[in-house]
Amino acid sequence: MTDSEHPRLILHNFLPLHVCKELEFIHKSCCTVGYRPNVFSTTLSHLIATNCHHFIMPFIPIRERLREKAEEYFRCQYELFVEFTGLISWCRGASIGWHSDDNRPYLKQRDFAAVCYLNSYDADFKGGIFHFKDGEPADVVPMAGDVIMYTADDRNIHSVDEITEGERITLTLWFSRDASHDEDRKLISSLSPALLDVAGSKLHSYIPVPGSINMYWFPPDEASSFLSGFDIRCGRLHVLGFDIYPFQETSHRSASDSSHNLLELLSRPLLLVRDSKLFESLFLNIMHALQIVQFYIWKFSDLKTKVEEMTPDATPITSQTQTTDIDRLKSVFLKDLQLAEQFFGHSKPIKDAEFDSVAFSAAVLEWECYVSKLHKELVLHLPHWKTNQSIFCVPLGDVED
Ligand SMILES: O=C(O)CCC(=O)C(=O)O
Ligand SMILES: [Fe+2]
Repeated sequence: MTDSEHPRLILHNFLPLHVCKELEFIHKSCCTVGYRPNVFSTTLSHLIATNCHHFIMPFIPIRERLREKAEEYFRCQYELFVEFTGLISWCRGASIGWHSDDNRPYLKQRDFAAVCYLNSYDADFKGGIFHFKDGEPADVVPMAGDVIMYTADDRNIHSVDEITEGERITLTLWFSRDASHDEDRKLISSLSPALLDVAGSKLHSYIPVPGSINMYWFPPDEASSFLSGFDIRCGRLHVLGFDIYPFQETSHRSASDSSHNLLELLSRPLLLVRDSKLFESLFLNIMHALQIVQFYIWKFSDLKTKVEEMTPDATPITSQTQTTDIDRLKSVFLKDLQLAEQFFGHSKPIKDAEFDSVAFSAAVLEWECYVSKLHKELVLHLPHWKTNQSIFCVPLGDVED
């Protein structure tokens, strides 16, 4: 170890960029309002709880590599367990002062931290530089693919500068030597019923099921509830140029219904609108729609090469009632439109000239292939995980599409 007073490790290009992009897609599709101001998070247990259990698959090889690296580098004479895995993003205004990661009685089990940067300072966000209080290196400029590991105790007191622009995304893990804090066991026990339910109904096995609306509502302050702020899923769709249109007629509801009731529409079937055109694809809820839009952004260059044979399925909006309905709902879901744009608007919004509605139709189909493949992989892994009470990569050969 180079510096035994401050045991830490910086790994450049540890995660391939395509893995960073895949995790970014998962986060931007599934995240909830986080535990600190202007922070958003996606935990593995949340993925399981929202019928997105298949999205834990891309995490498995990374968790394994990071755990092995930590055991090796910190010369652990004991086995390490993953205590927590989460995607975390920080938007404008988020920061953290000097602290160690085990600095609360309920965090004492944390022995080591691994922070993987999924996007880059300057290109994707401004601010957000990481600092160690003592020892070398003193500063870490986040770059996609790089990882920092450090002991969670007070030998590695650190801070992160305030984000001034954009969204800074990390995959953060903590490791513990205490088996009673093993995340795997908890995940396996919550996974089993989730997958059994699906086997029972079969229907909609990969369609996300949103959590309660307050998990997705960004409040600028604690007290404001749904009177100010915005729904983060609508916010993410908005910065990419999409509005939503409920499948069910809503005009008759307008006078009597409260905002809260209208927010329930986000958990029901809806259509997407862009550039005064209504797409014919029906989405079963807002998370389903958001996932496909984020998938389109992630896979855009591959999709473009696959679409020659298809015809776009979007119809121009001509009725004034529809336009009024769309605007009215937008004002309920995005009370603070400017704040949504400040948080999420930085990264490459699609210009109308660049938007390809044919590729978008292809995304609807390709998304299904992608999630069903992950789902099959998960189903094949689960019996091995249950037997071992541990989540790991099982060499199974290629899973058929
Ligand atoms: O994201 C980072 O660079 C570090 C975050 C951090 O210090 C924490 O979550 O405890
Ligand atoms: Fe920390």
